[in-house]
Amino acid sequence: MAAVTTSPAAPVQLFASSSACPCLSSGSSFIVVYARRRRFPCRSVVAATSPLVLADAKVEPLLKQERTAIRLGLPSKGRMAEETLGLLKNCQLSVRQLNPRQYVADIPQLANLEVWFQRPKDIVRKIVSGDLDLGIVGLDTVSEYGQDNEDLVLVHDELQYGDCRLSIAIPKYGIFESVNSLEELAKMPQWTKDRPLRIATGFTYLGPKFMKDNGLEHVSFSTADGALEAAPAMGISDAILDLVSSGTTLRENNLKEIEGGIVLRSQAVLVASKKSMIQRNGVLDTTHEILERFEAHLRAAGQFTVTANMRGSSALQVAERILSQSSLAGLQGPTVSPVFCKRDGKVMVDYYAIVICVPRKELYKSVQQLRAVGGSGVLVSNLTYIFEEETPRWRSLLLQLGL
Ligand SMILES: Nc1ncnc2c1ncn2[C@@H]1O[C@H](COP(=O)(O)OP(=O)(O)OP(=O)(O)O)[C@@H](O)[C@H]1O
Ligand SMILES: O=P(O)(O)OC[C@H]1O[C@H](OP(=O)(O)OP(=O)(O)O)[C@H](O)[C@@H]1O
Ligand SMILES: [Mg+2]
Repeated sequence: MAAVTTSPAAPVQLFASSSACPCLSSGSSFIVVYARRRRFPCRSVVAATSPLVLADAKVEPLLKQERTAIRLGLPSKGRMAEETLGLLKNCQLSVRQLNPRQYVADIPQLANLEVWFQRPKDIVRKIVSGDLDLGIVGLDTVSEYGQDNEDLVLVHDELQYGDCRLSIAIPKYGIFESVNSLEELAKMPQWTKDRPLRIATGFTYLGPKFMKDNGLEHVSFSTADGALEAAPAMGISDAILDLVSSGTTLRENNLKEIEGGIVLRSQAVLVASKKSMIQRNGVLDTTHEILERFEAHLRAAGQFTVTANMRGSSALQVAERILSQSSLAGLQGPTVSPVFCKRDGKVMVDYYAIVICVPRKELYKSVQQLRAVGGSGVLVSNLTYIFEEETPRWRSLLLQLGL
């Protein structure tokens, strides 16, 4: 890596390393330097940046400045951006961004952490190149742009938003009218070496891989950045491979999914670089903290706390009645506490207060079961966090890292 100084008449700084300008990717061994006229903001640096290749430049070596900050990549725009910030906020990890056009931010609760807002595909590319350590994106993006790179580790694979599937779709009409599965599509006599099945997709890594894995031979791919659902009607392709969520876009464009045509089910994930977690100071600890907070929040989001009063002769007898009901087991069984009262000058126990966690979806059933075993005064409240002794994902991460 090198720095080159130009004459004062041409006040241009030249860089050949990402340590000099955080926008540029590291790892180039050839001499490509970037000219920039202003120092910040980074966006204008990119705009004013032009690569020059120096053949015999006289260069002075710069001391290699290793970055010390931990870097988390978050989607800068698109449908994942807002929900990602929402998830972090719900985990008490609010991102502090001074201006929406500024691409760097921080999370005050996490020391030495920089947040970099990037397009999802660039987050994955930059984790692979070592310019980011962690990122939150859709699994589809990790799979497409990570291309099975062994350095990428899914730290949390179910952040519970951004649900969609990468799926093949074909027209409902014409030669496809009675085709309803991948097998039927593959068997159509129309596809030959000279006239392959033409698929339009933005997933040019996963698409061909899936077709090959499923034994489809005569297939060709074309690509576009969006509105792929128009391609068949425009005569550009026979089928498309794109993300589907509600299915509305397919329906409105006269397309249908087929059995066996789902390449991948996706949702938001937390992904990290194995190398960073092992080698870079603090990355593993920060990953642990983010993971714990995510798990505690997501676990709690699916549950309610239910408290009720129950008459009984002992805590054990009350617990037995509760545990006789399938929906009342709670996370680790019920908490049963005596409610003391004073009668005829004596302190005694008539009631027990019970506390259980119940899945949100089973709330009403649980209330009915509680009443059936003598529960009264049922109170239901939201749960904010459930911290387990140790999260199973942390154990599995350590295993993957060989730690
Ligand atoms: N229809 C959808 N419903 C739910 N999640 C989706 C849907 N489409 C995409 N996603 C998820 O959101 C991620 C980001 O998609 P989005 O379209 O916002 O960004 P992008 O595709 O990177 O940007 P652009 O479409 O502008 O190129 C996808 O990688 C996927 O995980
Ligand atoms: O099943 P649905 O709920 O209708 O969602 C599917 C659509 O959503 C995505 O497009 P997006 O909105 O990101 O537009 P784009 O094509 O410009 O990326 C995807 O590429 C589909 O076109
Ligand atoms: Mg999109």
